[in-house]
Amino acid sequence: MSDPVLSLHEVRLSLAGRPVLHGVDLDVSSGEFVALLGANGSGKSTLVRAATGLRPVSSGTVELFGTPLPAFRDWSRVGFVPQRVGAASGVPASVREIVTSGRLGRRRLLRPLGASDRRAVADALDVVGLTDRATDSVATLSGGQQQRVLIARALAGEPDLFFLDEPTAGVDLAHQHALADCLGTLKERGATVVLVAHELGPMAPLVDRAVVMRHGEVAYDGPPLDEETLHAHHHPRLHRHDHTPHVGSPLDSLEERR
Ligand SMILES: Nc1ncnc2c1ncn2[C@@H]1O[C@H](COP(=O)(O)OP(=O)(O)OP(=O)(O)O)[C@@H](O)[C@H]1O
Repeated sequence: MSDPVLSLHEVRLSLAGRPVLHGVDLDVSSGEFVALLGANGSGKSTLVRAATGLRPVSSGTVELFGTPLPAFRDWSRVGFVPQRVGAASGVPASVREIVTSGRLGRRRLLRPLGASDRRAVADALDVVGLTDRATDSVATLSGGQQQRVLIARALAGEPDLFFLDEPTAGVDLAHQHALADCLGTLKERGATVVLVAHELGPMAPLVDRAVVMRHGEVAYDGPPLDEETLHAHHHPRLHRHDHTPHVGSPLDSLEERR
């Protein structure tokens, strides 16, 4: 196994005084495509925020590309699409400006945009289907379109490690397929992807590994679901209290077999 590009060890994290992550261990190797699954409030977004340094951990360690987070500087290698924020931000930035901001980490200081920057931005806009809205203010876009702008911004940076937190919420199926194609290309190029999702949809064939969170802990870490498991998941005897029925948790089929 290659060296992990992401490594969490015994990570604990509290929010507003309440423990949310209870000692999470997770190593993700270069080139892996990991689906991070689990019920509402199980800690998926918090885990991604801990991994990207957006939320300081209470204890434990996080390493990116073998470097402990406090010393990590190579942020151009990391892309992050946050969970959908919804309403327009009110910031009068154009779609192209926002997407171009994803190149900042790749550009040398104070250099104008080069041909490769412009190409990456154009490709990213094309993938999310917003080429014809490039000069529009993001404030005029719908919530789903704004989500696609955030995806394009992260894609434009051509990251080696890509975190996406529910990227397809509110995005129509055609653009989900376009995003899946794009992530497939990133994967072929050797990028590592950590995808938080309730529904994998067109992303399902890309997934190498499923990590299921439950109550702030990793409850399952293993191969993605096969068809049989998916069917078992829809078994009527199951009583679920969350909204993950489409993805399914491998734990459910394990529980079923008991
Ligand atoms: N800013 C915050 N302050 C206090 N508690 C929070 C905060 N953000 C999240 N939490 C709590 O932390 C827990 C984990 O939330 P998190 O968003 O990580 O879960 P999730 O698995 O990503 O869920 P979802 O699918 O709803 O996004 C939840 O109980 C949530 O209520």
